[in-house]
Amino acid sequence: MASKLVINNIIKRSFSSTSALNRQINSVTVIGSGLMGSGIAQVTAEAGYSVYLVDQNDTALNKALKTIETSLTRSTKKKFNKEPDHAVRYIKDTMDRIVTTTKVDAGAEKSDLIIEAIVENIQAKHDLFSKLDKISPNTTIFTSNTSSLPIAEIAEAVSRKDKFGGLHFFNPVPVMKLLEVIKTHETSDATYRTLLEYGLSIGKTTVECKDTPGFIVNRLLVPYMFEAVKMYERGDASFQDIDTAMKLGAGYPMGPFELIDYVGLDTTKFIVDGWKKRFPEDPTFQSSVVIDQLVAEGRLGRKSGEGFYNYKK
Ligand SMILES: CCCCCCCC(=O)CC(=O)SCCNC(=O)CCNC(=O)[C@H](O)C(C)(C)COP(=O)(O)OP(=O)(O)OC[C@H]1O[C@@H](n2cnc3c(N)ncnc32)[C@H](O)[C@@H]1OP(=O)(O)O
Ligand SMILES: NC(=O)C1=CN([C@@H]2O[C@H](COP(=O)(O)OP(=O)(O)OC[C@H]3O[C@@H](n4cnc5c(N)ncnc54)[C@H](O)[C@@H]3O)[C@@H](O)[C@H]2O)C=CC1
Repeated sequence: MASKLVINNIIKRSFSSTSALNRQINSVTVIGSGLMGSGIAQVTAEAGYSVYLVDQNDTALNKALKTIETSLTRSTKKKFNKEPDHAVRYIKDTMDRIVTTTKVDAGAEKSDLIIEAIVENIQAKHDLFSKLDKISPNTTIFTSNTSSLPIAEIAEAVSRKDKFGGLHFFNPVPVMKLLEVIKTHETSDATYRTLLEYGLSIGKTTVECKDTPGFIVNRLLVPYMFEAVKMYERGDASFQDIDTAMKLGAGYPMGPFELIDYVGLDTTKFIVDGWKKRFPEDPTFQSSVVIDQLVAEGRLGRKSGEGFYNYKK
């Protein structure tokens, strides 16, 4: 443990500047350009890496580029308060480092690091990684941003298990400072060190966690959110009052229902259903009638304009 701490302190010292590049990595491919992938592409490009951002269609990619530009406009307003020209240049330079494509091989053939941020579905992730394993150089490191699936189970689709780890970002990626870096029992020390270095190079605070369900944050956060949903389903309180209570009584920036809307009800449902299947005896993880109903109605939260709350103007 002591030597691990020493290594991390050395890594932290050598990456005190957020613009310092990780020497092992020049080019990064981010697959999935939704809520998370767009943010991951943004912070990676801001740190100076060239980024390929991949999705299934141009509509998703164009939406991602718009989201990134809006986010950069927001953050540079404060960063370059008195230097609007710098802000314009910073946004342009960052955007220029991002290449969007619907062809997964375009970036995979050239990238040193691949970050997968597609739907929370093990079969979809397996299909993607088994393809990537065939087309990527054998030096390329693979990672998943999964919220709830074991990294080792996703890595079953590839032969390079020593070059597979977890990079779990938080939403909204440009704002949330944390990055959980996950090591499976087969991730090599060299791969893990490179992932920690990458995290620090993009300005995140990294925490280390074994490949246990939910890692650190979600293992604690998800049961709390499930409890809130059950409380509402029992009729103990309205979802608005539960949100108000947790914000004003516990100091959380968002209440649980605002957060579910923010994360996306489809992703929440994937997590609930997956953990219910994985832990059938655990009463914490049960399907929610309300969430199932909202997803069936297409009310996926902020991203669709409506979830528990209505965001349409
Ligand atoms: C049941 C199953 C569920 C399982 C879920 C699992 C999901 C996962 O795997 C892991 C997760 O990500 S969990 C979610 C973690 N995220 C949170 O908890 C966010 C909670 N909310 C917040 O922190 C603030 O409301 C927040 C920061 C969002 C907004 O803050 P405010 O309410 O104060 O609003 P603003 O005043 O508008 O923003 C504050 C500062 O942040 C800047 N900002 C916000 N969004 C941005 C964005 N997208 N890009 C760039 N900048 C952004 C905003 O400009 C402002 O900056 P300052 O002016 O400098 O203060
Ligand atoms: N929403 C959240 O707050 C968080 C989500 N995560 C995880 O990140 C991953 C992505 O979640 P979100 O960004 O919220 O989802 P999202 O639904 O916003 O975006 C997913 C994107 O992946 C694309 N996609 C699906 N299959 C693909 C494929 N085979 N190839 C290329 N693109 C594909 C979709 O078109 C969509 O644009 C999930 O594993 C989720 O559990 C992790 C942390 C927080």
